[in-house]
Amino acid sequence: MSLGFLDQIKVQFRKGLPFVAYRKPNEGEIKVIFQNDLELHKVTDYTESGFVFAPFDERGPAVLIRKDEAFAEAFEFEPEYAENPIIPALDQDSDKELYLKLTEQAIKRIDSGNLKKVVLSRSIEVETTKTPFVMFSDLLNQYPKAFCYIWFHPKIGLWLGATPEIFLETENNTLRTMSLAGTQLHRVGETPIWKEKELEEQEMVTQFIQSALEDKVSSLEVSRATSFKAGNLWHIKTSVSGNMNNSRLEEIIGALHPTPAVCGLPKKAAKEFILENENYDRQFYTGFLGELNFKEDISRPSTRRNQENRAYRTIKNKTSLFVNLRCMQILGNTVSVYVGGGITSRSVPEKEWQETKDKSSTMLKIVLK
Ligand SMILES: C=C(O[C@@H]1C=C(C(=O)O)C=C[C@H]1O)C(=O)O
Repeated sequence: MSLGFLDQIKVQFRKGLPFVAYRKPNEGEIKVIFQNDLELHKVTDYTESGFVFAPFDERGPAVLIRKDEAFAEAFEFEPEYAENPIIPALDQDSDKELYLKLTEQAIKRIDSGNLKKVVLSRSIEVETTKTPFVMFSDLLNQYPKAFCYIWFHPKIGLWLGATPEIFLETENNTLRTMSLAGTQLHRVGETPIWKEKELEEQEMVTQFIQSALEDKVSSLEVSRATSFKAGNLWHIKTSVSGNMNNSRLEEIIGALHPTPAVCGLPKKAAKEFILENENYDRQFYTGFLGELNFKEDISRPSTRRNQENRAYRTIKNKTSLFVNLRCMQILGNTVSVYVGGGITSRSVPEKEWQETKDKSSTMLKIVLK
């Protein structure tokens, strides 16, 4: 009997070789990519093909897992998989004072007129008794609507996540992205009612995306903002689409990343504030990851009508990238879970703290269950 994908990635991990396994939102298939040497490939201009893993700080290199071997497998949901409705009890209070101070400092900076929004975050360290492979399997069972992944490179480390946020999807010249911000805890039977703070912070993201793409993309379409559920949280989402014309992927990515959903406004000042004040290195959290320039071969069966026309085959060029949120880094039995949220002039520090706790449960449910 051939080994299932979980056993195959275990073997690759034991050999210390790079791999990624992932499932796209609402898809039933796990895709696996193996690189068969230890080389750390770096993206230079986004014309490369492979699985990209890019950090928050774009001065750090985006890493590419080269597709030496690739396969796909249907994911069999465990019928008896029991969702854990309880937010795991973890005493996070030792970090609270520092986070409240950081939030207050950000609000002061916003009030002084230098910033409009800044996304602050923190990391939570916990011990786990579970293997990364069991955690990945639990992620797949628990979050069918997210982009779920496990990513490894011996020179970088082991990361796992289940993100709800599309960073950028392209198919030949068409482009799709989303503006996602504003957070509320889901309560059974209730639909969310959004306050000014969340509506405003999400609108800032939408406007940023629109103006970043304006001179690079034609037929830009921006949907109405709607409520969007991810795990136990609600967010506000706007879909954006357009035509890339002759713009290069590198230019588009450079204009968007990092968006105010994970960094802030103005982009440069917010990034500086984060790098100077957050007290830890985000590394790949709030970066982006996914398929870069994958070729899809579309072959159509010949019909009588097009028999003279021999162009039955078209090759599509596809890129499918997600923001690296609701994620964790694993080192032995220690897990670092990353969480953050947008701060504006309307922020209340205590509520912002609670929001990071609510967000932490997406991963803690998996780590501590
Ligand atoms: C920064 C995170 O999430 C981002 C921030 C949000 C917010 O500020 O409300 C909502 C969704 C994400 O765009 C995170 O989950 O760590």
